[in-house]
Amino acid sequence: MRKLIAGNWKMNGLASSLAEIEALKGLTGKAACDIVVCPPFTLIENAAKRSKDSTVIVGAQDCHPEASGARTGDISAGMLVDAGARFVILGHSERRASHNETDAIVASKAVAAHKAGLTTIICIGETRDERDDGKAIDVVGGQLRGSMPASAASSNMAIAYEPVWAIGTGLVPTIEEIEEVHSSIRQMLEERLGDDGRLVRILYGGSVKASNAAAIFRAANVDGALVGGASLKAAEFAEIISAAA
Ligand SMILES: O=C[C@H](O)COP(=O)(O)O
Repeated sequence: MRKLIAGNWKMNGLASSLAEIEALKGLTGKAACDIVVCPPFTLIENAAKRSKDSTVIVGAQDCHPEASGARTGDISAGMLVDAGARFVILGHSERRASHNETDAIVASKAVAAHKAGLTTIICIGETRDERDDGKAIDVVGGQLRGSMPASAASSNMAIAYEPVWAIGTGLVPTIEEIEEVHSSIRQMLEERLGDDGRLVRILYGGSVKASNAAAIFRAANVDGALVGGASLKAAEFAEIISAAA
């Protein structure tokens, strides 16, 4: 399966950061994997213009379930497409925690995104306490079932498994732990989507760096990565991309 490497800039990046996209274009050339960069909303349009005719695809970090209306401060899926985005990250644990996003809200956002023509990266993952209590597979399974809408297919959705305790901490699950969760996700995708479930890309996210990327990409059912901090600088992100290619 062609791998998908997505960078989530989170709330980082000013106009000057677009130089990283220019640099990434130069460093990755004709990469043998799909490369997505998700800058903050304010940079999407210019990032899309800069990455035109390159292998770098631009995505967003959230969208609202509704198409338009009295929703101060929110951004619709159609607006993202209009600005040049082709992907959107949904249900990131930071949004689940600080914006009270439930699985049902994530699913409704995914419906809107699919309707607008965006490919969704739906994030799921357990907390440290949930893992320590032996509940990681159940938690991830519940989030997956609740967050994936009926409109989902391998052509418009990837899943990102991001253990909350691994995000920005430098802690990474063992390869065996990653494989165990990814294989349970694959099984659930096949139960829900039949044969098409085999084609959905399952990304790993949480402290992915140039130094650990190759080992993670060799793991079974790991079809790419969702990268936070290490996606901010083109040089390190490009090293992760070459580990995937
Ligand atoms: O969306 C990306 C993840 O939250 C991972 O972030 P990180 O690579 O900085 O740990």
